[in-house]
Parts: sequence; C-alpha cells; structure tokens
Amino acid sequence: MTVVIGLTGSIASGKSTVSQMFSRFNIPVVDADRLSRKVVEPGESAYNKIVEAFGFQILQDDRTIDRKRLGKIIFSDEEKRQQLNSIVHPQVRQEMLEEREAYKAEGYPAVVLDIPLLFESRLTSYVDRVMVVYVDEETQLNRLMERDQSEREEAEERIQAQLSVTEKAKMADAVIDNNGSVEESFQQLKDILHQWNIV
Ligand SMILES: CC(C)(COP(=O)(O)OP(=O)(O)OC[C@H]1O[C@@H](n2cnc3c(N)ncnc32)[C@H](O)[C@@H]1O)[C@@H](O)C(=O)NCCC(=O)NCCS
Ligand SMILES: Nc1ncnc2c1ncn2[C@@H]1O[C@H](COP(=O)(O)OP(=O)(O)OP(=O)(O)O)[C@@H](O)[C@H]1O
Repeated sequence: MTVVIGLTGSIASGKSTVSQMFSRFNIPVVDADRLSRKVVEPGESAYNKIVEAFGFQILQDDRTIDRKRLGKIIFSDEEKRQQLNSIVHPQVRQEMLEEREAYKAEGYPAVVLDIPLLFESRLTSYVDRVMVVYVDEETQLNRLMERDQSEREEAEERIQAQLSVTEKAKMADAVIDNNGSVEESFQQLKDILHQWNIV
C-alpha cells in the first residue's frame, strides 16, 4: 500500500530543498508549484481566465505571464489573491490527484505531494501523513530575501500570505527542523522515513 506524504511548510522554509532529497530514496514527488506553473501556460484554460481577470498588464512580451508582476499584485491584495487561487487551484488539484494515482498504480511504497498551501487549502484528506519543513522566522525572511533578491517588505508580504510555519509545525505528523545544514535536514528525513517504515 502506497503511503501518501504531504510535504509542506511556509515560503522559503525549505520544502523544495527537502523535496529534492526524496529521489535518494526512490520516492516520487508531485510538486504543486510546478503544476501551478504548468496550468497557467498560454493555451491552458487558466491562462485565459487570468488574462481576463488581471488584464494584459500581467503579460510579458512573449505573452507568458509576468510572474513577478502578478505576484506583486496578489501578495498585496487578499481579494485578488483569492481570485487567482480560484482560477488556478482547481486545475492544480485535479492534476495533482492524477499524478498521485499514477504513482500509486505503479506500486511505489510512498509518494510525496509537495503542497505549499496544504493547510490553507484544507487538502489534508489528500495525504496519509503530513511532514512540515520548519525554520525560524528570522532565518525564513533572510533566506527568502537572499533567494529572490527581494526587499524586506515584499518578502514579509509573501510570508504573511500563509499560516505561520510555527502553526503548521503544530499540526504535523513529523517536523524537519531546517535551521541547520542541508545535511542535518537530510538526516532528519532519513530518521522519519525509518520511523514510518518506508525505507
Ligand atoms: C503569484 C505567482 C504568479 C508568483 O510566482 P513566483 O514564481 O514569484 O512564485 P512561485 O509560484 O514560485 O511561488 C513561490 C512560493 O510563494 C508561495 N505562494 C504562491 N502562491 C501563493 C498563494 N496563492 N498564496 C500564498 N502563498 C503563495 C508559496 O510558498 C510558493 O511556494 C504564483 O505564485 C502563482 O501563480 N500563485 C498562485 C498559485 C498558487 O497558489 N501556488 C502555490 C501552491 S499551489
Ligand atoms: N538548510 C539550509 N541551509 C541553508 N540554506 C537553505 C537551507 N534550506 C534551504 N535553503 C535555501 O533557502 C532558500 C529557500 O529554500 P527553498 O526554496 O527550498 O524553500 P521553499 O519552502 O521550497 O520555498 P517556496 O515556498 O518559495 O517554494 C533557498 O535559496 C535554499 O537554497
């Protein structure tokens, strides 16, 4: 029976960093962020709805979505963020479930759903167990600003758009404390997978 692991955390807590580690255990990952990029490509139904809702101002010269510009709009406006979510999330959920079922059919011992908004979108029924990648708020802010080369205000807006990573850790079946080195996080992941009898 395939164990479905929900991997979440908050922005820049280290979900993608930990997510990449699962390949070392031959455990596939369904990445909601990757799907949310796919479903908004030109020609996809969500693309037309986004242009209709936000106008041509959010397009680049090559007609693809200007993610930086759309991000500035939705991370500073809760209503507009909900509007974008209502366009993108249904398609992402559908494709996430299709990929999950395909991996289960292949008989993998486990499959990971990497979902940043697992709790906010109330998707815990999609998974058997929840693993949260935790980082303290200072480190989270610094890593986000460094990675995205963003200003403090923009980084804080993105962090505020989600439940705090501390709140998410309280609801987890397992927590990876990602304040240390990547190697230390890998060791924690290995221990959790052993405790869960997955590896
Ligand atoms: C607004 C967009 C275009 C900005 O793109 P950008 O490349 O700058 O960011 P990216 O998509 O890589 O997201 C980075 C992180 O931002 C956070 N985030 C993204 N969207 C949201 C959202 N709607 N609400 C809260 N946090 C979000 C997540 O932690 C995500 O991992 C993009 O984030 C988007 O389309 N968001 C709506 C779809 C969504 O909710 N995706 C997140 C999980 S499915
Ligand atoms: N243990 C660590 N030590 C140092 N840097 C780290 C560590 N974990 C992650 N990072 C760095 O912090 C930044 C955020 O990590 P990552 O992109 O994995 O977070 P994320 O939760 O996937 O973010 P998002 O929600 O935007 O997808 C990246 O630049 C990453 O290289």
